[in-house]
Amino acid sequence: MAEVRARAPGKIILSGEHAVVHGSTAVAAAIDLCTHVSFRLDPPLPPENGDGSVELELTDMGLVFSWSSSRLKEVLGDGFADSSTPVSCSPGRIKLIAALVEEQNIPEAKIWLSSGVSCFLYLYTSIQGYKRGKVVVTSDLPLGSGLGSSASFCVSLVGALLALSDAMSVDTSQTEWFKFSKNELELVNRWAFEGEKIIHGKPSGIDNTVSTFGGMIQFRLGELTHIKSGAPLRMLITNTKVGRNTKALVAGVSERASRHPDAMASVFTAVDFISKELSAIIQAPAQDDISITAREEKIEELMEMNQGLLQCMGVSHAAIETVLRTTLKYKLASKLTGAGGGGCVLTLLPTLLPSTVADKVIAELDSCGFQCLKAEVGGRGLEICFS
Ligand SMILES: Nc1ncnc2c1ncn2[C@@H]1O[C@H](COP(=O)(O)OP(=O)(O)O)[C@@H](O)[C@H]1O
Ligand SMILES: C[C@@](O)(CCOP(=O)(O)O)CC(=O)O
Ligand SMILES: [Mg+2]
Repeated sequence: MAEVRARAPGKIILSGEHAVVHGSTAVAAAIDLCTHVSFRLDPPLPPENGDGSVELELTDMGLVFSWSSSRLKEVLGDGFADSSTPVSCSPGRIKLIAALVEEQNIPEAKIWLSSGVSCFLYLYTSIQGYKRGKVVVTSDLPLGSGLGSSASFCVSLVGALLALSDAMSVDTSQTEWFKFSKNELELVNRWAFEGEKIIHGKPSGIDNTVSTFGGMIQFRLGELTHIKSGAPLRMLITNTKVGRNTKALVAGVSERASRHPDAMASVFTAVDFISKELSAIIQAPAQDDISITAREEKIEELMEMNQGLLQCMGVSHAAIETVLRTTLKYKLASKLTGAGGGGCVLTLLPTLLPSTVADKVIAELDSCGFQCLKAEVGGRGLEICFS
């Protein structure tokens, strides 16, 4: 029996969500809220004892799913991907997987989990075949709120599955949390992107990339550049608690873009400039109060401009607008983060903002029924542990 644990962070997008799917630059950072996966790979059973099963436990939801290895083989067949070469899930395979997920009778109220469970089955069977084993998942992140729970689920799951596969030659005697090598992380990221496709439809890859590598990144067309903030950046995250689905929102923006190609191309270009400018400002050092304030004023203005363009793409929401109005009363700038349509909003908390004002704005947001989250920005990516 072999066992491994993996954890991978969620993220905030500081600029460029949606537009990044259409080729614009975006800026994102890891946050210290993670998805945690533990994976136990069991030895094969003697033939007289059957063939065992693949199990998924979603502890936070109190749900356990199980498929016998023979059922998986019957439906999905013998043909396997090589775990060291990520491949996309074909439309035919996704239908077969959806049927296997349906057999599990997910409660109607949690039907939104189906895409995550399909993603699990695809990644598990692609990397581990039908070997019997159990995966247990817990998450610090609110699911479906714009903080990249889908990508952190994919990255932590792939990290654990690959750690016990032939594709990696890791030292399993390590008992401390450790990071994969750069090449190994790249393999994780490519598989996680294939998983994210099952959940998002057409992902840009920014969420799985920042979850895998951590820190803060500038991202465009699959290319990442690591960036470092020249001064501390404090963000308040407000969860409107309005549920939404990234796949539908991404599809909605694409439909708008096909109805108004020239206008939307200009919107995406404007976002590209905003993200590049934001990235440069974030990286510029600022030490004294005057330069810190000037830097933060520019960041605030760019956040507001980005928010205006997100409204233009049709992904804001009445609850998001309420957060914007509330924070503006305190002269604070905000923008939605992630796919929008509800979910989370970011507010810059300037360095010189008195803590009494921050407390007041948080209390007012709380009183509207929203939930304010405190998260460290720009921290660690995927980590693995064998103890
Ligand atoms: N811990 C988890 N367990 C199972 N599925 C998950 C988990 N985290 C995310 N998912 C899947 O990802 C979906 C949410 O992803 P998405 O709509 O992209 O929002 P976000 O990535 O902003 O949280 C969920 O509906 C579920 O299918
Ligand atoms: C809207 C988008 O830019 C980010 C979606 O983030 P989230 O799933 O809402 O956390 C989509 C993507 O880049 O894949
Ligand atoms: Mg997502």
